Amino acid sequence: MTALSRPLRLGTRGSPLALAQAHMTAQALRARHGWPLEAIETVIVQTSGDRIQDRALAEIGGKALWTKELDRALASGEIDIAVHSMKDVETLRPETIRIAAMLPRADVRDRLVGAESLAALPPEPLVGTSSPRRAAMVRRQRPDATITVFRGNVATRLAKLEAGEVHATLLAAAGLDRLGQENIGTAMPVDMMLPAPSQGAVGIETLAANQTVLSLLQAINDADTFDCVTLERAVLKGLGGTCHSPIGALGVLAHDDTVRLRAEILSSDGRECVADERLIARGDTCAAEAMGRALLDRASPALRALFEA
Ligand SMILES: NCc1[nH]cc(CCC(=O)O)c1CC(=O)O
Repeated sequence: MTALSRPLRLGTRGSPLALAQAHMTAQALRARHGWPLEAIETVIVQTSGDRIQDRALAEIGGKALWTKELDRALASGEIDIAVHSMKDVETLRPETIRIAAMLPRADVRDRLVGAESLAALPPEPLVGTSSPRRAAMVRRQRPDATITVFRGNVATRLAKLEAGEVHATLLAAAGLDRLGQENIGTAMPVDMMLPAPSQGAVGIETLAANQTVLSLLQAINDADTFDCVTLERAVLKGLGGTCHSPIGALGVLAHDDTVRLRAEILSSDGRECVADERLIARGDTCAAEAMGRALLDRASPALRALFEA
């Protein structure tokens, strides 16, 4: 069966998007290693992020909302691997856990649902999002917009929009596509809305000490995705930022061994925006962290304070 002579236990959250990503991962592993269907067993693990639905994530303030319970299941041997949206994985991971592989990245952009463009929204529009980055980027272009905290999974958010609670919402194209909603919304150009670091990437973790499983995972790694996302995460680390601060970062492969890395930080109202773009060698996480720190050096004291909380 597998190199473990028993099914490989794949841990995932239970949301429809998480399950779709778990399924993609299982498919990739089975195809690469020639395993039968029953070689992989899916184990659903509920996380704090899934449980708490009534507050903005920034408000909960807790760390590792999407990872803690899966980390524990890895440590206890209840699961062998954990599948995550890389966007939801903190930059600082426990020493004992390794991000061993990433699947090929999907569309990195955000999609606006409910209007053709931000400019096309009515005066003083209501926009639903719980992402400080999306909120700031909306306000930058539409200072008259009011942002409503919008949580819940993709289907819940679309239902709230349908019910007329807001004029529009923003969702990751990758998530919509993986849920079979390819035709919903208008993709925002990355110049207008730089994606969150790691957006559109799925990562697979296992225990650092588990050499057998590490090798199985490394065999399905998409190195281009891995290297770009790793640099985006390094910018985030340099900023000391979390997913609760308005940060965009996107790495795109330029030549064989360089990544064109763009990053920006914004004030909550979007009025202040500090941006940078550099060519960085693959794997040079120090340069990417330095780029993050340099953004802060150019920010006003008020903006800098957002990242020191
Ligand atoms: N924060 C929730 C989250 N985490 C990953 C995705 C989508 C998939 C991805 O970006 O890889 C989403 C939903 C969204 O932002 O619309």
